[in-house]
Amino acid sequence: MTDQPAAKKLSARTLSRLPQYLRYLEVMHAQGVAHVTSAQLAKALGCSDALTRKDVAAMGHSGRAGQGYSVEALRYTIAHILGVTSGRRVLLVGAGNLGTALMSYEGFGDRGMHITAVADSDPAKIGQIIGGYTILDINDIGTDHDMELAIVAVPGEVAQDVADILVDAGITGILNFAPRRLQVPDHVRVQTVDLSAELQILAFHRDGTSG
Ligand SMILES: NC(=O)c1ccc[n+]([C@@H]2O[C@H](COP(=O)([O-])OP(=O)(O)OC[C@H]3O[C@@H](n4cnc5c(N)ncnc54)[C@H](O)[C@@H]3O)[C@@H](O)[C@H]2O)c1
Repeated sequence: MTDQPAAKKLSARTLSRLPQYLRYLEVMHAQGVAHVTSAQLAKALGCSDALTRKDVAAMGHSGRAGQGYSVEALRYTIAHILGVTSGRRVLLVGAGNLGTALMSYEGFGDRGMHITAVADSDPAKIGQIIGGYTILDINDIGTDHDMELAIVAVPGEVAQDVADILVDAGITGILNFAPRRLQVPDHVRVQTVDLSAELQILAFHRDGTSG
């Protein structure tokens, strides 16, 4: 596991902003920009200058007056905290419509994430090659692997069973697409993606502003 000394000190809210900081810094880095100011970071994230300065200070960085922060140094620190410097190996469970779309998504690699194995329970899929992956039997996922993270893209009614298998296999982070609240031990982190809920929130805000 990646050593993440700074991550423990950061608040959950700061941590939630790190991927956005990283994305912005990667764009700056690609453009050959050497330094960014807290005001530029704040503008990119849509938050206040003071908040950005606090976030960056919490990561142990201090800017130079008139120059700002080193893009390269800050980028490295955030990538290190997020554990994306060396590439995280991800197990995808569910080789259906969503799973197949995720398999073909090339953007994970750019963000230090790699789907390294795909598992399913359908005998018609197990052993087949889908999206370039040989589909594994979910029941064969033992503890002899180096994956920490998993994506759950199975029907809601089996999602908890799958989560239990993943926890037993030593997975400590689950990105859950199934419409189920997963029960996991304290050491396992679940992030649930619910596009419908996000759309409902957007619709609510639109109704709120238009009415
Ligand atoms: N969160 C979102 O915004 C969002 C968007 C789309 C789909 N989804 C959800 O994602 C999930 C997958 O959707 P889909 O359209 O790909 O479904 P799908 O039916 O096409 O695929 C599901 C896959 O899971 C496999 N599966 C079933 N039981 C399993 C088990 N016990 N262990 C391992 N694999 C198992 C099936 O064989 C199949 O390959 C569903 O729960 C759906 O509701 C969520």
